[in-house]
Amino acid sequence: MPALTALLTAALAAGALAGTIPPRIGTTDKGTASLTQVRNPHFVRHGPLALAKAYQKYGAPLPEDLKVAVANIVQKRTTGSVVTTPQQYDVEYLTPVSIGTPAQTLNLDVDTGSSDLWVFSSETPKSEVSGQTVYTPNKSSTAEKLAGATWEITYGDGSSSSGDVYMDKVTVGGLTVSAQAVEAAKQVSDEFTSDSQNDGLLGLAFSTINTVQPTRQKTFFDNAKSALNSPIFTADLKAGKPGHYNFGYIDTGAYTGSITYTPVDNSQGFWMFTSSGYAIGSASFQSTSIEGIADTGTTLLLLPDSVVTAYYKQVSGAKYDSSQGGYVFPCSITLPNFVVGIGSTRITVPAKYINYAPIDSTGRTCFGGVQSDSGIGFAIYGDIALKAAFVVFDGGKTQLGWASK
Ligand SMILES: O=C(c1ccc(-c2ccco2)nc1O)N(Cc1ccccn1)C1CC1
Repeated sequence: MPALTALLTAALAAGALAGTIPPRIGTTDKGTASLTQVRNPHFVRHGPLALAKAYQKYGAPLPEDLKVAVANIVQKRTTGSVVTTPQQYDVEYLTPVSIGTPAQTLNLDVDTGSSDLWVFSSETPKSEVSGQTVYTPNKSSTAEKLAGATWEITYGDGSSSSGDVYMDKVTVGGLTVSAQAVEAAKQVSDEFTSDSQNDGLLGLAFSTINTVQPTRQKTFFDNAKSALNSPIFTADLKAGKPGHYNFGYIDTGAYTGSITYTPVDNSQGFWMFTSSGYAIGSASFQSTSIEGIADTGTTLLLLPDSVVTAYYKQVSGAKYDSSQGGYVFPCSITLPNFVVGIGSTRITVPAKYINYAPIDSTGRTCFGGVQSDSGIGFAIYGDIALKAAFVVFDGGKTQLGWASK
């Protein structure tokens, strides 16, 4: 099987290069040099491949089974990595996504709290478009209308959108899905119209809550999963600066300490987990189970009333302001940190993340990043919490991994 040999050689060469001892650089007889090795974050260990390398290194023939095992491994070598950039006050993070042929690049809000990939389009009424980049399926040679398919979604903040569906090529951070359901908007609510930088959403919750009818469609991650080195994606959001969404691998340089994994209940279609409790400032940790979701599409950290009340009790001048629909406090106040319990691990949300934004141009009164989850039925660990962590969304074991950074 010459093709297999070539494939194997390529794979082994790639693998071998990873381990080559660098040439002696810049050293003299007298001096010494120390070269710091850096782990390759994209490298995924594969036993059979390591064994095959050893056989090849000493010119031993490859046993038939090993040949087949290596051939299978070599196919799964895809990953993706894309930069995601915060808008003002980190209200949302926008990520470039290329759709169609030639590529039409839109900046989408990657949302682990929903499961539709929908975009402003040439079918969105001009009166509802205010600066967004639109997807024009008629200009894409790879677009194919999904006959009879429609979609409609309403979000927790009251915003909504709806339209029809095209299958087209979608690439995120170098990772391509050749046939992704791209939901073209024929209507968007005012909240989306007024968000001029946001060209649509890319949902990464579970495909069970995709809204396309009559046949539900898969998310970008679900479509890509089988080709990835590992069936996972990670969120590394940052305060006031760009972060990354990675697909198929864990960048071990992106976090400190170890990753603590916790089970996910995806029965409602969300990345739902049970936090082990919380702490406010330097007070003792309160061990109490709090069910919530990891939601990159929600800005704030929405928690049970009892926790929110306890938090703002520690903030002098804080009060619930019904005209703002949430807790506010003097912008100059010193806030306590908020600690999220994940098993025995503690993720500290710095106080500065919880001083979310001024309520008006005077800058005297500020809106809290911690607010109530009442009426939702579960907590929402939105960007305020997520930007304090490196989060692994594991679609293989249906679990969430959390690490500090
Ligand atoms: O906005 C949503 C949300 C996302 C997706 C869907 C949906 C309906 C059908 C498919 O998906 N429905 C939502 O409502 N939040 C966050 C939220 C809820 C309430 C207040 C603020 N934030 C869902 C993740 C919890």
